[in-house]
Amino acid sequence: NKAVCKLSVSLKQFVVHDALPTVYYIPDFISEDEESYLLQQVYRSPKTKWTQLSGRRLQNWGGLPHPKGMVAEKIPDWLQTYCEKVSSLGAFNGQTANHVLVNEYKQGEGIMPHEDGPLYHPTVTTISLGSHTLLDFYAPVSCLEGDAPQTEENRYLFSLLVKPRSLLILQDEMYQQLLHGIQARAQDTLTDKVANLSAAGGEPGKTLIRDTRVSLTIRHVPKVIKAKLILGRK
Ligand SMILES: O=C(O)CCC(=O)C(=O)O
Ligand SMILES: [Fe+2]
Repeated sequence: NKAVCKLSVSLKQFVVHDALPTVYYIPDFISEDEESYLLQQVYRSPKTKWTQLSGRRLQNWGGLPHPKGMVAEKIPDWLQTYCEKVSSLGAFNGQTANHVLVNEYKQGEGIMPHEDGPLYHPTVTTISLGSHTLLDFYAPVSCLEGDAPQTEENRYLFSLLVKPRSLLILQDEMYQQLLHGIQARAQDTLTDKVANLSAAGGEPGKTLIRDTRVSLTIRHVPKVIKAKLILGRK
């Protein structure tokens, strides 16, 4: 775990230099028309496709990732297009994304700091629709030394501003070693803790009011199995 802790410290320094090694932020990755189209498709999906969680709801497309392998389900064309578009950037080492999570956050909602786990290729790509948000990054609990209480505040490292229509790509240590989350807030005040402030066109001190944000988290699940094989699982 020591290497992880060192890494967090060095990432802290990168914040100041506005240059994180494995973060790519692409503003206006999609057009306003594409954004409206995607939102329309998300809200046109059957009600049963939504899972309500505390503080957000989500749609899962492509199958449920499982340690024994994901039974792949066809991704609808309106999402498949973007799986291919993102994959063609080389985000998944030549593989094509086969899994999409659609998260919806109403104003004031968020997601607790977490790791995405080992079932995915260590790259996460996110298209934001409808609103900006701040994605916050945290050091793992094991990295705090001495008597410092392991509060969220003490583990907080920096944030990334994601604007609507942007694509965010996180790879390697950014993805594997740090926790990420979104504070349940109705508005965000930009500070120098926002590592991509200039790339995202933000101004320090400015307050951005959140609206409903829908995010498309596009990933590659390497381990896929045929439906037949699952019969033996239970
Ligand atoms: O909405 C986002 O950008 C983050 C979603 C996320 O972290 C997740 O679904 O695991
Ligand atoms: Fe996540």
